[in-house]
Amino acid sequence: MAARLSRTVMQRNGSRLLQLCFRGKGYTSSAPGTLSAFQDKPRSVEELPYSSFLRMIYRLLFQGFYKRLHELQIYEKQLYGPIYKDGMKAVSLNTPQLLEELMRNEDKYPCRGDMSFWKDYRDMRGFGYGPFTEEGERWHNLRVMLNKRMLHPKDSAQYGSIINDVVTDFTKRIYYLRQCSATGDLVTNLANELYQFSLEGIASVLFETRIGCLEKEIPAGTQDFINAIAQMFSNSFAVVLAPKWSRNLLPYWGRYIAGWEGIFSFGKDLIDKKMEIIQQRIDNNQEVEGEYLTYLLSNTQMSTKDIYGSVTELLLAGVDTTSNTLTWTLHLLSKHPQVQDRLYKEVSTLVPADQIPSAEQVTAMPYLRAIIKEALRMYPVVPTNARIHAEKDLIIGGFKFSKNTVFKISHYAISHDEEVFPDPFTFKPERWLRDGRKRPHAFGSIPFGFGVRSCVGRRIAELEMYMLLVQLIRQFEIKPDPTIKEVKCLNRTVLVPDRPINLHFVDRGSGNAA
Ligand code: HEM
Repeated sequence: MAARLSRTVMQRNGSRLLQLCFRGKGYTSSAPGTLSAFQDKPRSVEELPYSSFLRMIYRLLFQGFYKRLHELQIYEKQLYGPIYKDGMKAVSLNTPQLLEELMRNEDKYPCRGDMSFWKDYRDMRGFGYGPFTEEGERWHNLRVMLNKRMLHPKDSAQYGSIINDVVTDFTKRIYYLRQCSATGDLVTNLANELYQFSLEGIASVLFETRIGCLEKEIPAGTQDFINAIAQMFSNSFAVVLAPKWSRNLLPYWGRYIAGWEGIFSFGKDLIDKKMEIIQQRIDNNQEVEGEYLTYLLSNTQMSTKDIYGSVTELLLAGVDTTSNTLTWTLHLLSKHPQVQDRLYKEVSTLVPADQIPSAEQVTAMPYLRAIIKEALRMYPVVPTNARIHAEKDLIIGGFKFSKNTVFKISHYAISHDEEVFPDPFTFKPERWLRDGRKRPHAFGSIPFGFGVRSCVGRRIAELEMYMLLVQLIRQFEIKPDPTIKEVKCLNRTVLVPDRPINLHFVDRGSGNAA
């Protein structure tokens, strides 16, 4: 789709585009953070190509990029070149080389930008900030605590059996849903099912308890929580855009706050229950055992209010990201039977049919890993990111930027850069295999971000995705629903499909059914 868009743009704008690109005012690729051999001094920001605010509004509203901001990245890259000032005056970076220059010069405490619209509720209720909302040294200290038991592959491996339980329940649910369908093998609106899977998965890791998302009847409290998340997100846009004075006049603010109330009260209840259990064990001189929440409650200096804040943010970050990546991956697999065959072979070779795969086994499957990497390259679920470097001035792409410049990282445009990924709109997991071929640029696709501020949940997310895919591929051949037309992406902060995805899960009859 975006390939077609690129072609149309080129045809429509012809030589003007090329001129603009060549007038890309001095961009030359060189070593990170340095000037090229042809430049004796950095160029000034005024020399950058730019788009105006009005032009941006026109593109969003009249050219329809409002819901397709990821495509706007490619469109504007063709117009202005790899580095330019966008309509919001942020400096947009669009190649792996420029991204590397930025990331190799990160501040000690990297900053992504203003999160005050998330802070307001926490300030009102006196809850602590979590990893998204906290900044500076306090953020660093928080990450030091949160990273433990989560970020290292060995840490995440300990959640293997918890996640396997959730995977087993999910595959049971797939069997149940297939039976309910007219063809006996169709599952409709898979994104919705995977959302429940991801919520159950991350909640079981964080709260050390099951919350019932995969049951036939979701418990009322859990359903209220799911509704509260949706309510908070659906009113966020208004909160960001509308002036503060309108908060008490228009309904969006009350709904937004009610959403947060629902989210926090659900998390708080589960955390409080866990605290009671720990206290009872301590009172009875018993050893305190448990996983992530127990570790936070009993092994760190975090106050309970800080734990409420952090666990809530971990939970929110861990649902749509994982579920949409799984949706895209299964969609891609359904369209590429030869990739499924190769994956099935890998899985059957490495895990005996009567064995439940362990965390160690699934993380050691090169083709499985390559599939997820490639799905995330094509559909980077977080298509845009940002950095504000507050410590020092920077030279990027031969231009000098003063501190506090906002850099917009166009992950979607970067991971579709034809020079790094030939045939970028085609699903080719092989690109990522370490079988002697040239590896893509290290910053060509960094879907979990980079450096000390990168995704804290990466290893958990990978484990969830690997375990689920292994179990599904062992039991089913996955086929597309021919009644569904071409699926496109919408950018709703995360990349989501523009229509429900239905898939046929054809039983392989291998006797693996849970
Ligand atoms: C496919 C799944 C996921 C993807 C692609 C993803 C991607 C990302 C990205 C791109 C960032 C920003 C990194 C940066 O600025 O350099 C991020 C941050 C974050 N992610 Fe994830 N994520 C995923 C799953 C998860 C899960 C399961 C959790 C929870 C356990 C989680 C928790 C977080 C948190 C808390 C942050 C903020 C970190 C900070 O600012 O210190 N993510 N994620």
